[in-house]
Amino acid sequence: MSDIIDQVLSSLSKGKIFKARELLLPDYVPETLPHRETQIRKLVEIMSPLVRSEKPSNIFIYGLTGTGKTAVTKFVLKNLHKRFPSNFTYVYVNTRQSDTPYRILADILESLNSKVPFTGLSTAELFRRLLKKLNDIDSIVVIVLDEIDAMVKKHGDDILYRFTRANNELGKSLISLIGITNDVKFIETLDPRVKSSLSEEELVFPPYNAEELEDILKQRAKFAIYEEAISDEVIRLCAALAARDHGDARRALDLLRVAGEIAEREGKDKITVTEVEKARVEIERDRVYEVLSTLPFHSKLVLTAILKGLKSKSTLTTGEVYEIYLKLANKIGVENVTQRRVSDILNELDMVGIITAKVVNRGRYGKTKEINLAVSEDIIYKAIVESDERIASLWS
Ligand SMILES: Nc1ncnc2c1ncn2[C@@H]1O[C@H](COP(=O)(O)OP(=O)(O)OP(=O)(O)O)[C@@H](O)[C@H]1O
Repeated sequence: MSDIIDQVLSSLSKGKIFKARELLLPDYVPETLPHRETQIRKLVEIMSPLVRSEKPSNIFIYGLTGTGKTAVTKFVLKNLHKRFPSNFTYVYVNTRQSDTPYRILADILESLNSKVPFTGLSTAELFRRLLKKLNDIDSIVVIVLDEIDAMVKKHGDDILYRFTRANNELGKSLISLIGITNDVKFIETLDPRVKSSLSEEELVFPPYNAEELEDILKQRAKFAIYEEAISDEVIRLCAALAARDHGDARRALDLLRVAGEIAEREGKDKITVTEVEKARVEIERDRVYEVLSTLPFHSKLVLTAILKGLKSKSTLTTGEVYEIYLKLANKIGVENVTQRRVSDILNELDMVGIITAKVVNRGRYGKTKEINLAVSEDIIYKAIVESDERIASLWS
């Protein structure tokens, strides 16, 4: 058996596709960012007071996902810091990963070399420690809060308010904020005082078009993939697929990387359109799995009801789904939600593309919805059973 392991490992190590696969990973910040010259220039201009050790305006950056907001921000700060290392410090926090006010403050303190216990202190205490730390280091600190909508949606904008007021409490201007979001409407939901303070300056990142994505991919592929292992046709296809929804560079890079991984796994020496097509299916499957496994419990229970109901019928009505749902809720002893809520859940599942709920007119019986699956039964089953023990118990 260990022969098989050796065979797989040696075929991987002798890969003919990647020179440096890690250069295609999402967190890698490349040395050149084609088609972002305008945004880089504008950000450097806004940040330019740092050259005189003065605090830049707060800035709010928005644009759809994969438009280079994070890459450009990190690129600009890294390069400014290289040139003026003693003028400022910067801290980057992804608030989707560190998604509580406690974690965010702890991350910032740790980046500034302060030790923080994992729990146990109040956020007010952490904030007090942060102000003290800032007073001690007495230099400008640029705080980047990436994906801030994620944290604010869960915990409100209180922490942002405190950040925007911190300079008053410090008695001097030391904190400069960069807020990043891909939810364009997010800024409108903020407290007006936070909104005006955070968006002293604004920077918009438009989506890339297919040609721009081609340039980006070529640039990234040059260092990551052997020249003989890739063709213009493959690059063009990855760019075109990623430009179809909106010009998302992350999606384009993922397609290329996963296509390369598939080619390498299959012992090929070249990426072709076949591997790109396989990569598209694999990525879509992962996305659907992710959406399904993070659904709230009652949505998973409604999906279980649909899967069970469709075993004996080719389509279901809302009422039929609700009846099966009630039986299942009863079976595992959880309190059920109302039929109206189940109807809303069905609409939500329809909107994210997991089911189709078509309104049909049944004459004098009124209107109902015909419920069907829009993705494969296998993946729904796998995702909801693997992510929830109570749902799994309904299938054993
Ligand atoms: N102009 C570019 N040149 C090269 N790579 C790019 C460019 N723009 C984006 N990328 C790459 O695409 C990926 C996504 O970019 P980035 O994370 O900056 O997007 P984002 O706008 O912050 O998206 P999100 O809102 O989803 O975080 C990263 O791997 C980044 O390096």
